[in-house]
Amino acid sequence: MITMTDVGKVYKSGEVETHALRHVSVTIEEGEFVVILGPSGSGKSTLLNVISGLDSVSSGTIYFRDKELTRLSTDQMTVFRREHLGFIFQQYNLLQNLTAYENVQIGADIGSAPLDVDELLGKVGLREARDKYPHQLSGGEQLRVSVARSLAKNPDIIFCDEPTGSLDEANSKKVLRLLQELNEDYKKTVVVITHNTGISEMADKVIKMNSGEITDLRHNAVKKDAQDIRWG
Ligand SMILES: Nc1ncnc2c1ncn2[C@@H]1O[C@H](COP(=O)(O)OP(=O)(O)OP(=O)(O)O)[C@@H](O)[C@H]1O
Repeated sequence: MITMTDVGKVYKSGEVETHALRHVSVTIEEGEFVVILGPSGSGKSTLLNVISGLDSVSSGTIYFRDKELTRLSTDQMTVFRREHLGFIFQQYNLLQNLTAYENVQIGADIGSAPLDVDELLGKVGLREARDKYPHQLSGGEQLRVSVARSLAKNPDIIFCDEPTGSLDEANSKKVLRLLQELNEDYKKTVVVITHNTGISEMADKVIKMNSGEITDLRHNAVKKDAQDIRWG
């Protein structure tokens, strides 16, 4: 689904050059659950940013199916991102004056074939909370609204940068379970970036990064359920 070939990214600030990505070649298959692991500064966010066109590459190519993303203009990339990609960030960015339902509806409005908002709210366990405002919801519930909003436009691939960052184990596992259901029930490709090595037990493919390079790539023969992964 995504094929990166010999991708490099150099940030220049004054005299200083930072090689955030070096010779990265990797594929992400349709329907895969991919976990990207690596210490702080290893290039994980840069990888996500160049795949999603939020940042340009310095060298190499990136394809999404048969479309070469590294040739698209900024405007074309914005359209591509809107149509195909979903993002789940640590900051929930919910609109405070809209209810849970209305926040998710905003996501649905972007898509050409959106999912049903009430069904999604049910899926994330928030059917009862549909008419509540963000300040009436817990952190974990707000995150689930933001997950539902990301999914509402029905993206082909979902990227999550530290999806469980500030949550406790129980709430984190609920969110991870949800990502697993999206992958299994909705057949979405899911890419999770994390420091938490336990999450890699849920993945089809685990990519380890260090100093801008892929240092290890392995497939899990058996995937664990979110509830059963090691924590911490
Ligand atoms: N806009 C930028 N300008 C200059 N250097 C940058 C920029 N963005 C990232 N870098 C550098 O590129 C390297 C990779 O950073 P990146 O954010 O991709 O790491 P990361 O693995 O996502 O780290 P973290 O887990 O802390 O988020 C780091 O050395 C970082 O300082």
